[in-house]
Amino acid sequence: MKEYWNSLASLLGVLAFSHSLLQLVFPPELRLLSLKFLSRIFHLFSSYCYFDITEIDGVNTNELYNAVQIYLSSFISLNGNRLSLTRALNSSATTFGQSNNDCIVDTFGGVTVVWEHVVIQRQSQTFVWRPFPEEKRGFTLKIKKKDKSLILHSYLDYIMEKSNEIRRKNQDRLLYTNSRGGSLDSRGHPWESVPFKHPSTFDTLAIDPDNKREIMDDLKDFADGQSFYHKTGRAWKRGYLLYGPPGTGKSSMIAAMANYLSYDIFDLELTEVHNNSELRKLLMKTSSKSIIVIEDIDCSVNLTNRKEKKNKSNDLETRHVSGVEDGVNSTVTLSGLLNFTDGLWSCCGSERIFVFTTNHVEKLDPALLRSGRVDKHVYMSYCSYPTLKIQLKNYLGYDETDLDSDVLNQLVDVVSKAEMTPADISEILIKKQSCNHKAVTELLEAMKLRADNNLKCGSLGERENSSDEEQEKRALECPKGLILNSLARKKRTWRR
Ligand SMILES: Nc1ncnc2c1ncn2[C@@H]1O[C@H](COP(=O)(O)OP(=O)(O)OP(=O)(O)O)[C@@H](O)[C@H]1O
Repeated sequence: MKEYWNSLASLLGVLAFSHSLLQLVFPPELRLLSLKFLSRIFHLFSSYCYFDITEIDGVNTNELYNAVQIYLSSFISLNGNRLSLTRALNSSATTFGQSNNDCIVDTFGGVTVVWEHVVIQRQSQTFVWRPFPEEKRGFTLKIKKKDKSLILHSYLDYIMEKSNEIRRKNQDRLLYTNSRGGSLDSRGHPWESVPFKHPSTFDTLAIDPDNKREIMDDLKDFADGQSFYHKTGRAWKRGYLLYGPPGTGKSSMIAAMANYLSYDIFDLELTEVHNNSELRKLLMKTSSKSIIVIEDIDCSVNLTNRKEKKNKSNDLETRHVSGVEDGVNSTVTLSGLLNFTDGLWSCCGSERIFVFTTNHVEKLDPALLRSGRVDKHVYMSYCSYPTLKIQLKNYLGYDETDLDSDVLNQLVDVVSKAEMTPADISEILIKKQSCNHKAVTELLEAMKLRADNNLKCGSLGERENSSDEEQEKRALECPKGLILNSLARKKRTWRR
């Protein structure tokens, strides 16, 4: 036993001596050089090439690293033995990631590639302006030399595109609003955001099915239209005007659009904007793939018809935003607003939809509504039979076949005469969810009553053409809501 320990000690002694000898004749710099040389020889004869994508490029975060991470997480299965799990800010989805120094195989365009996630402990940091993470992370892409020129660029482009898509899908949409009084938040941003969780979708939206199809197709064409807009030299943006009586679903439509396209919403409160330059700054801080909304534009900006105003003033610059509610005047002008939607500054981002809503379309200046600024005018109307069917399905789960044929005929007959908004109808249907038949009966009664009242207070044509005095007289005589209906009919006339 003693002999054994003796020989072990002398062996260790020899090893220590050889190690110090090696250090002396073969210093670390030389060793590094020989390693590099060996690796060059290896790569020269290897049929593979390697690409390192580090997490931090110099002092900046490498976008490609994040993209690869998200892309790979989309097909790492739950069956893996060791996966990293992450959840981003404002995200309701968990992301699965490759564990340290693991490899994963992918195929693109018939070519197989291997990804390795390389994690190395960073050496202790001396003073740096920006502290780096303790670990140095990166991906190494291993690809056959002969395939490199075939796929490398298209593969990386595909990864960027796919990761953006996944990121948008996983991340909750945000609803931004401009801060009160134009103040900036702690990050110097003029918009405040909250997660956007509105449940409205085109399935739940009660509008004419043909109209709905047309809008959905238009939005899809817009979202897929990058090359079209590029080819035709147009800014990649689209303008919508949603108009109609209150409660016909203008806000619900905006939410459905955002959910359909997975876009964020920037809800611009014009009365909080002090001047054109503030408006421009707000625009510059909006992101791509977003819907910029100005609700009730007739209430926030004094945009009465240009022709009517011409005698009073020819200068667009003199038209001011009026803080209608608080009486504060600011100096955002109509031309500032037109530049916002259509000028050079409107192109500082891309893939954005401008949506204006109003209950009084006749008050808006035609300059604001011309093509290019507002490409699509959507009238949000009272309930018709096709839209009523959607609401019955949404609230009661009823199809036509679930209704008694007599009740069905009465509903078909009375619905357009009643001129009720989807909001009116939902108010009735929402109360009676425990007893569906009772809800339908109550709805039918309410519709008949409305239709009777409409009849008593004159035909639609009469109301549309009546003078303001007559309308006021009717307001006193007729039940609440009918004068509103008459105004809304006027808007419909404008649409035609
Ligand atoms: N077309 C519709 N489809 C489904 N639900 C609707 C529709 N219109 C109104 N509603 C219901 O009525 C409520 C109010 O609708 P919404 O706020 O979208 O109307 P609006 O036209 O924007 O009204 P306002 O002009 O007063 O802002 C919604 O929460 C929704 O439940």
